[in-house]
Amino acid sequence: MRILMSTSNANILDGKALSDRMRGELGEEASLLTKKHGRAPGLAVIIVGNDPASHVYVKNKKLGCEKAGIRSFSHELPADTTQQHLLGLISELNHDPKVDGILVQLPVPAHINPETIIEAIDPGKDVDGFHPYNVGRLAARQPALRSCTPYGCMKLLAETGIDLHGKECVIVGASNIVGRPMALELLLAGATVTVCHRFTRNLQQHIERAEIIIAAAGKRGLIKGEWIREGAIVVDVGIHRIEDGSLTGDVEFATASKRAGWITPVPGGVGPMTITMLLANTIQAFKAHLGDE
Ligand SMILES: Nc1nc(=O)c2c([nH]1)NC[C@@H]1CN(c3ccc(C(=O)N[C@@H](CCC(=O)O)C(=O)O)cc3)C=[N+]21
Ligand SMILES: [Mg+2]
Repeated sequence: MRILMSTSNANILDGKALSDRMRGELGEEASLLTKKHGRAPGLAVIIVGNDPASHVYVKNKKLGCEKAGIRSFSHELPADTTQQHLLGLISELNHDPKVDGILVQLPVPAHINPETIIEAIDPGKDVDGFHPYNVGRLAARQPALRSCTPYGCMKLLAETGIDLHGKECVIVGASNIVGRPMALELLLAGATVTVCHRFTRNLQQHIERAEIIIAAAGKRGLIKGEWIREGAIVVDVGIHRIEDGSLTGDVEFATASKRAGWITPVPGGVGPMTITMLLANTIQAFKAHLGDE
């Protein structure tokens, strides 16, 4: 008799499917609100320069808006746009009653200071959730507009049905747009949170004891499948285009999926959820602007 080693495959945490479902619901809500208030929710998207990847993302965001009944206003500015000009446009959009959300696609060219730009956006229109006001609200346990990628990761975790209270969560990466707000989200949900970053001494040791891993380092294949604790939930925020043109994440998927209980694929995991939460935030901002909570 042969004894088979257990190589149970993880459940796939399907961001594309959840995204499609949520966007359907958001579309219905947007349509009801449009009838009720006589105008559609509006999202202004600003892109500076001609980075091809950024243009693809912006196109996807505009398409996502269209399908969900959100009006999008795009502002494509040349790479040599001055910071002053960009601040002028943001000020106009802050005062434009048709515009509920404002997104400035990052990164911006080196001569523009992203912090200055983010802080110029009306916090009530900051649908990226990047403004210090919105980050502060989340830190103070009174979230207003929440950062889209961490918010999307929380929706994915909810799909597993797991109770987050007391769970050992390890976040890899401490960026302003993912790692830090992710730590605040998980803390708000009652988890025990560790944030690893470039100065962390033994990443493997941290990963090995994690029940939930959020990989957001931006380093392809940084997290080895053998490090994953049996049954852990793995959320991979990384997205890297590889030699053959396909996309891959920060986690070694093939080996990790043999050990994880749940794992997000790349593509089709966190990426689509980021855009979905942008749409959700735009509708939330619209309702707040109309006093329709
Ligand atoms: N102000 C601002 N807000 C952002 O939210 C923002 C940004 N700047 N700059 C760039 C990053 C990146 N980002 C992604 C969104 C969707 C996918 C996505 O839909 N990915 C698909 C694959 C798309 C493809 O095929 O390339 C997936 O993972 O399945 C990926 C990445 C938002 N970002
Ligand atoms: Mg976003």
